[in-house]
Amino acid sequence: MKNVVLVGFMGTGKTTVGAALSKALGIVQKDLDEVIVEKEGCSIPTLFAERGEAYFRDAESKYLDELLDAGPQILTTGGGVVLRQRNVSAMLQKGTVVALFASEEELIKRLENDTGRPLLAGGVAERVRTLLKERAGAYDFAPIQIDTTEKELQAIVAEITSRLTESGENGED
Ligand SMILES: Nc1ncnc2c1ncn2[C@@H]1O[C@H](COP(=O)(O)OP(=O)(O)O)[C@@H](O)[C@H]1O
Ligand SMILES: O=C(O)C1=C[C@@H](OP(=O)(O)O)[C@@H](O)[C@H](O)C1
Ligand SMILES: [Mg+2]
Repeated sequence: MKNVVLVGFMGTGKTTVGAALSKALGIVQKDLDEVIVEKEGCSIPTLFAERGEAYFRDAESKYLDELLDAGPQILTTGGGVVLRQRNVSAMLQKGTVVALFASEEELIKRLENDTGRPLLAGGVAERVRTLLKERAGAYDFAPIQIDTTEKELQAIVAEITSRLTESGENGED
């Protein structure tokens, strides 16, 4: 049994799907953003505002390494974890990486009232469009890719568990 690591753009449902997958598989879920908030003692918007994005990215890499070594567990990451190649290499080495996707329209619908993601401040729709272009291809390294657009949570969980079984990487060992 390896770690199962969920990656994907903001709003693809990593945190939500990870919690449901955790129940379905009976494996603990850790959410990298939640661990950062707990360890740093402040919210993500406050961390970005007071310490800056570079500080957040350093914390993200540090706790990613710790969590990957603490498994096997379900690790749900933040959308920007793929911005550092060393994070991508660590996730591929120490887990089975599953990338979630959703259409631009669906992402905007899911995120339009969000206030907890500093990179979307100042206009969610425009920021989502810009960042989707900047990050085009950034999640394609994952061996398992799941489109969540207009799908119910349980259908997504079923698709992931079946793909994990097919991959043979997360069977009993
Ligand atoms: N399959 C889905 N269909 C509709 N809404 C969803 C789905 N998955 C997640 N959401 C909603 O989208 C928002 C973002 O989900 P979240 O799990 O926080 O995404 P991420 O961790 O990838 O940023 C939440 O309001 C969540 O309830
Ligand atoms: O894409 C990003 O750079 C970010 C995604 C967020 O996590 P979610 O993908 O869970 O929203 C969070 O880590 C932070 O706001 C930065
Ligand atoms: Mg999340």
